[in-house]
Parts: sequence; C-alpha cells; structure tokens
Amino acid sequence: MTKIIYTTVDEAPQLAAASLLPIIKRFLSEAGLEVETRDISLAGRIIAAFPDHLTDAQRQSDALAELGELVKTADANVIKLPNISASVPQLTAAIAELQGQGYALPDYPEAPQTDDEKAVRAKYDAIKGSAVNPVLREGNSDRRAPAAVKAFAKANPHRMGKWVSDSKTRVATMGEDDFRSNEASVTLADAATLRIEHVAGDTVTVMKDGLDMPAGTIVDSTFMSVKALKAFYNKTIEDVAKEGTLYSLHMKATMMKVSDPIIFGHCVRQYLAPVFAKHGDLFDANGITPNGGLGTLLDKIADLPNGAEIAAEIDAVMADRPPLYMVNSDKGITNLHVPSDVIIDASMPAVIRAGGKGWGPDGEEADTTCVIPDSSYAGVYAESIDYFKETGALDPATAGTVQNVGLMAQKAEEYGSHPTTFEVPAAGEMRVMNGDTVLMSHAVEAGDIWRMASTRKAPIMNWIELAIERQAAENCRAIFWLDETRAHDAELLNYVRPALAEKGLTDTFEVMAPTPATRASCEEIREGRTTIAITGNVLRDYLTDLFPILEVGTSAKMLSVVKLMQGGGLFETGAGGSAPKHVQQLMEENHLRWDSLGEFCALGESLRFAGGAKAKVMGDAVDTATVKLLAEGKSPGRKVGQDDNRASHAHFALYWAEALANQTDDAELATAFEPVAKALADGIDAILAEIKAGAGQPVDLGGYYHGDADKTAAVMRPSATLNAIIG
Ligand SMILES: NC(=O)C1=CN([C@@H]2O[C@H](COP(=O)(O)OP(=O)(O)OC[C@H]3O[C@@H](n4cnc5c(N)ncnc54)[C@H](OP(=O)(O)O)[C@@H]3O)[C@@H](O)[C@H]2O)C=CC1
Ligand SMILES: O=C(O)CCC(=O)C(=O)O
Ligand SMILES: [Mg+2]
Repeated sequence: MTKIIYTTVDEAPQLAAASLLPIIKRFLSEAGLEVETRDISLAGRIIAAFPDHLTDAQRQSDALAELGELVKTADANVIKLPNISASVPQLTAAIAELQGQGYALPDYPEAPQTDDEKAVRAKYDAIKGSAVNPVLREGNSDRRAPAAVKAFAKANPHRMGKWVSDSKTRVATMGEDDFRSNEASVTLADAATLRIEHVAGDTVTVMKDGLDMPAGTIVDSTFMSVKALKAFYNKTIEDVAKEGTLYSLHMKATMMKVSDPIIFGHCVRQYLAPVFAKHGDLFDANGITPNGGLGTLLDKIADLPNGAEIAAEIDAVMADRPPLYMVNSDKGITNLHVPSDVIIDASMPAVIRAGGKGWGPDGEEADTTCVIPDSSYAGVYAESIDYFKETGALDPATAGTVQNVGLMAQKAEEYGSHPTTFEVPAAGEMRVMNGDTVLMSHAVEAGDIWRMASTRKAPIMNWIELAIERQAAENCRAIFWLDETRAHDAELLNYVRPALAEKGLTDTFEVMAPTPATRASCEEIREGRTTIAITGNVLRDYLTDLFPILEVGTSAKMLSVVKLMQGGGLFETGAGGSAPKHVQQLMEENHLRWDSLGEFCALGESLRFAGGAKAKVMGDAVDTATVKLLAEGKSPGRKVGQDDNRASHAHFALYWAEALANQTDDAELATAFEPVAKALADGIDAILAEIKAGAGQPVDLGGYYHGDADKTAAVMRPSATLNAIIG
C-alpha cells in the first residue's frame, strides 16, 4: 500500500485544502491509511531556495526536488493540486510578503550586475513560471469528465452566451515568420549530446552545452521574427481600431516563461509605441521593461522624476488606441497589466463560452479580436469561433464530450523548452550542433526569439499506448491532432503510424491537423457523442480547458490522471488553475466559490491506486459520495449567502461517511463510520449555519502567498460542530 502525498499549494485550492484535508485525514485514519503533505507553493519554493538567508525555524526543505525523485518510482501516489506559476509581478509580491514576515530574502534582481546578483536571479528564475508541473509530470496525461459530471451537466446545463453569425470576434495570428512557420525537426538515430550555438561573423558563442538526448529523441528548433511580430502587432492595432472590437492578447506567459513574457512585452511596446519612441532610452537606462506588463511599467515610471508627465502621455495614447479587453474594469486592470492575468487556456474558452464576448473598459461586454501571435495552435480557437458563428452555441444539455490523451512526460515539446529558449543577442545564425555536425540552423536577427524543444521516444511510445488503451475503453472516435505539414508533427507521425499498424489499428484512429480536428470534434459533441483528442503537450493544456468549459462549464470537475512511466500515480485535481479571483472574494466577503470536485475525483483514484481492500472501499465510497453531492446540488454557489466550498465539504463528509457505513465489503469500516455518519446527519444544519454565520464579512488570512496557518484554519474551519466530529 502506498502512502498518499497531498501537495500544499497556493490560493484557492490551498484554502480549500485547509478545510478538506482534515476531513480526509480523519476518514483515512480509520482505514490505517496515511496522508502526508509536501509544500510546493510559490512561497514554500522561495523559502526552500534560500536556506542561507533564513533562521533555522524559517528554513524548509526542497519538497519539489523530493517529489521530483518520488515520481520516478513505482511508489509514488501524489495528489497534485494546482499551484501558482508565477509571473515576475507575482514573484516579487511573494518575496515582499515574506520579507514583511521577517524572512531576510534577497530582492529579485531586475538587472543583475554582480555575480552574487546573477546567482540570486538564477535561483528566482528557476522558481518563476511553470516550475512545478514539468518536474512532477513523469507520465502522460489522461483527462476527461467523469460520467457522473457529464450526466449532471446535461441535467443542469450551465449558462452559455449566444453566438450570432455576424459576431465580429475573431482570432488574429501571424502565420508567417513565427514558430509554426520556421520550425525544423529531426529524429536522432543515436544518443547524442547537443550544443546550441550563436554565430555572428567569425564569432561562435555557445549558448548551451551538454544537452544529453537518448536515441530516438525528436528535436525541434524554431524562432519568431521580432520584426515580423512588431509589424503584426501594428497591423492588428490598426485593424482592431477599424473593426470596433476590443483588443485582447492571449499568451501562456506562465508555462512558456522565457518566450511569452518577451512576446507580451512587445505587445505593450507597440500598443504604447509613441511613448516608447519618445522615452525608450530613458526606460532602458532605468532598467524599465514592458515584459512584466503595463502594471509594473506604470509603477516603475511613477518613480521617475517626470513620471507624472509620462503617465499622462500613456493615458493619452491609450485613449487613442482600440479599447483593451479588461481583466477588471472596476479597478482599471487591462489585458496588458500582468502577463499572468490572461492565460490562453482559460481565457479563450471563457470568451467562446460567452458567445465571443469580453469585458471592455466601460464594463460592458463586447466582441473582441483575440490576438494569438504564433500560428501553431491559434487555428483551434479560430475554427471554434467560426464553427459557433455558423451553428450557434453548443447546448450543454445535449453535448457529448471530448476527452484528451496528452503527450506530456519528461518535459515533452514546447513546454520543456525554456532552458533552451533565447532572445537572440545579435544578427547571425542560431544552430543546433551534434559534435561537428549542424543538425538545424536558422538565420536570425537581434531580438528574435529562438528555441529548441525535445521529445523523447519512451514518452511518445507510452502516449501511443495510452491512446490505444483509452480508445479501447471508450470504443469511440479517436483522433491524433497532428499536422503532417508541420515539421515536428511529421516526425511524431513516424512513430505513430508504424505503432498503430503493428497492432492492426491503423483504421481505428484518424490523423488530422488541429484545425480540421477542431471542427470534427465540435461536430461530434454537437451530436452528443464522445471523442478522444490525442494531442501534444500544448494542445493537452488548451483542449482540457476548452472542451470542459464549453461542455460542463468549468475544467475544475475533470478527472486528471498522470500515469507515471515508472509505475506510480500522479492525480491532478481538475484541469484548471489556482483561481486568484476566488481568494479575493473570500477575503472581501468570506465566501469561497472554489469547487473541490477535482479533488474528490483525484482522491477516489488515488485511494484505489494505493492498493489494498480497505483503500478500495474508501475510494469507491468517495465516488459514491461525489455522485450524490452532484445529484443533491451541493456544489458551491458563486455568490455570498449561498453554500460555499466549506459547506460542500461538510456534505461530502456526510455522504462519504454514509457510503462507508452502508457498504458491505468491509464490516469494520461500516461499523466505524456508522456513528460518524449519524453525527454528521444530525449536525448538518448546525454545521451549515455555523459556516454561514461569518458570510459577508472580510477575513484575515495573515498573508496571501504565505498565509498564517492558524488564521486560515479559523476562516476555513468555522464550524465547531464539524470540527468536533472530525476531531
Ligand atoms: N495545474 C496547475 O498547476 C495549473 C496552474 N495554473 C495557475 O493558476 C493560476 C491562475 O490561472 P488562470 O489561468 O487564471 O486559471 P484558473 O483556472 O485559476 O481560473 C480561471 C477561472 O476558472 C474557474 N475555476 C478554476 N478552477 C475552479 C474551481 N475549482 N472551482 C470553480 N471555478 C474554478 C474560475 O472561474 P470564475 O471566476 O468564473 O469562478 C476561475 O476564475 C496561474 O498562476 C496559473 O499558472 C493554471 C492552470 C493549471
Ligand atoms: O503549469 C502551469 O503553469 C499550468 C498548467 C496547465 O495549465 C495545465 O496543466 O492545464
Ligand atoms: Mg491548462
């Protein structure tokens, strides 16, 4: 029987855990099962990186490194909650909060000069962005809506915006001089140690060396032309002004932590082009960059002697530009304020679910032009939008479902590329070398964004097998979303086709480029059918928000299993993130609308995976409880005054205890849970009243990134009745 590890994370899922985990621990103790926590929160990772700056009492071990080893063993049984992938503004805010709590951490060096500063910066950069998931994901991804969730969504369809055929909403993408169009790809026949070089005239600079690749690895390299990017932004700004839509930029600055903040920064720069033309040198001299977003830019400008004047010029330019899609129009937070505020996997589905609408500066809904610079995957959103314009919104009461099998293990594809991504220092050539042989090379200009990505053979073969297994289980249409005209995909297909042929399954699977696959999948679910999208890593991420958000309203209710390649299990909770908006609501009015359904799904799976008869009984009872929770409508409501996350946990505890008391597979457990079930049933009204007593009041958690455990427990466990039963 394996021990279950429950991760300590950030924001809403961590607040939910403060309420749910004590219940889980209490219940599992009856079955002799252990649950341990490991802190992979942003604050925890910062603390672990700087032991020398901290007191003994403050120090924390590097739990991420420990888990990174654990997931390479058959013993791993990890329940992984979503964590913050920090943009620079979030990272600096977390550091400041910890410093305020007495942690003598170094500041984040914006422009490191000394060796010391460079070392500090390197440590912080390793914490930044998506630094957790790629380490833990030693397996491929199986994400789908559980049958009970689908059935519930059909019976209780969520609200969908209306799509009209003359909607002006569209996707704008480069289509040339971008990552998609410049891609080169090779499959290594033998193991190799690769080197990345920049060549300018006679000068060869080694950008990265010692990149060990096993035989069979697919290696890609590509770049985005900064000149083309700027021209593209200028054109979109002009077009959007004519179209009368909102301007919205959709990036993944968290997961693509090197390339996408730069691409984001160029958008801020072009949007404010007259300001940068006038003050660019001053900004450079003061280390002011737009890559952390307009918010940070404005803060830094405020510190300049002529700050007020420049701020007024920025306002004037913005008034002259097409209106921006807003993150929070009440607070004046625009799309360009913080690179991690608008994250494409969640933001594009939200626009599509709303019938192609975003929020404008006036607080009103409007059509929006969705700017997605690189064209590799933009077609998925463009095609979805076209499809819904033609056919009207999807009806969640009758829609089928698109499941996903995603290639993800061992930092596959673009999502593993940040250590090998560079902003090109000078015009010349970027090349990938294998000894003296040039594997791939690109002519580049200064500022171009060049990257290398790799995908190992073992994960690819494992992914194909997982696809075969899932298709056999569902017996439905299954499509490999691969584009034979794209360099990387063509190499992947050299693995996929023979593997399918060898098993006589060539006709069981289809291969389609992402754009037609999007249409085919939309048509399938429109007819109420199930289909499986077998995709690379980026589309795994995008599609497991897109389809769930359209079909069941949210990706929070997804079953999200990572079958680790060495035999262990990683159970992710849902397919979404850490919902910062939910924390804000809790702090302002003591209502947490986070839905822990993803945690319930993961817990059931993890328990069955743990092995042993008792664990199976516990896990099956979790599923029974989850189905009942949905059927009884006990999921959290969005508004203060409704039952919230804590109330849903109380119901979950009640139904879990009932399921355990009523099952007949394990008499001992039934006996143990009978009084618990009775106490919860008798106490539920009091429990709900105790939880609701604090509704509407602001609460103090003692911190945002590094809250106080006691204060958080007081907020998240307000029911004395429930606490007495849980112990
Ligand atoms: N696996 C991981 O570790 C992941 C981490 N992230 C990280 O999370 C942060 C926020 O990312 P963002 O793109 O804003 O996406 P989120 O998924 O956190 O939020 C988008 C919206 O989805 C809804 N939502 C998400 N989860 C739930 C839930 N359990 N219950 C109810 N509603 C939910 C909320 O909608 P509403 O406001 O309408 O209630 C929320 O505002 C970033 O730091 C990002 O990097 C993101 C994805 C995965
Ligand atoms: O790791 C991250 O930053 C986000 C991951 C994500 O969005 C996903 O797995 O769906
Ligand atoms: Mg995602």
